[in-house]
Amino acid sequence: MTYRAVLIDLDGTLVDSVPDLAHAANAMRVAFGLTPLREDVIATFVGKGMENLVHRTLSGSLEGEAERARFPDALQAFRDAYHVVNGEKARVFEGVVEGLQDMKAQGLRVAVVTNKPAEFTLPLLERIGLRAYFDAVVSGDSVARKKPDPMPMLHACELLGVQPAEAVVVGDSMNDASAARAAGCRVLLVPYGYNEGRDVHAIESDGIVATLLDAARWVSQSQVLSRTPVHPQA
Ligand SMILES: O=C(O)COP(=O)(O)O
Ligand SMILES: [Mg+2]
Repeated sequence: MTYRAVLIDLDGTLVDSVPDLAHAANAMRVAFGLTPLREDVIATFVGKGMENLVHRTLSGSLEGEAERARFPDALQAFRDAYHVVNGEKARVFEGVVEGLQDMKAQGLRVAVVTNKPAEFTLPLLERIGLRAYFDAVVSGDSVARKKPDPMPMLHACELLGVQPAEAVVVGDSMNDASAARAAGCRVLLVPYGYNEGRDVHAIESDGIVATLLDAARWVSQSQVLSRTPVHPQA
């Protein structure tokens, strides 16, 4: 049996959104009297949702936390700035449009599963011209828990009417791989994304694909595993 659905990550997989995220994050830092950070540093802060990005940007470190009293204003400053620039400099990665077209031609159901909040996900997809390819969109605040929790993947499968074992996740990070594994989906990773600054090759996956078109080809040539993957108990 062939796969029926593909669940695709947004930031770092479909779109290079870092120029806009960095602009908004630095506008927030400047508003707090701090110097801007380099874009490649901010790129490593992307992946665990907006609140984490604000904590990391304000503290200047991956594990850092913003002062509790400052956080609500910092979050608001980031949101205000990101609403203005979201999608302005964002670029669709090479092979994405071809990959999505190939997936649709195969009759696959396709969803976006992102940790980005819905207020930014939908305008971004519209602005970069990708919205029409997706049968479902699951954002960071669509369900109670974000990737690496499996909940967003399971919700996307429900919306698409497929079993997790019939779905392939395509992402750029450990968050995607962990969520996919825990949900019982296969997972492919692209090497050009963010992955919080770490090498994607170190992550256990079903394959590294150079582009989304390669992911579409992998899906067309692969069969659904006949047994449910076994997950060690926590
Ligand atoms: O908002 C983020 O942290 C990144 O979201 P992603 O899940 O699309 O990579
Ligand atoms: Mg990502």
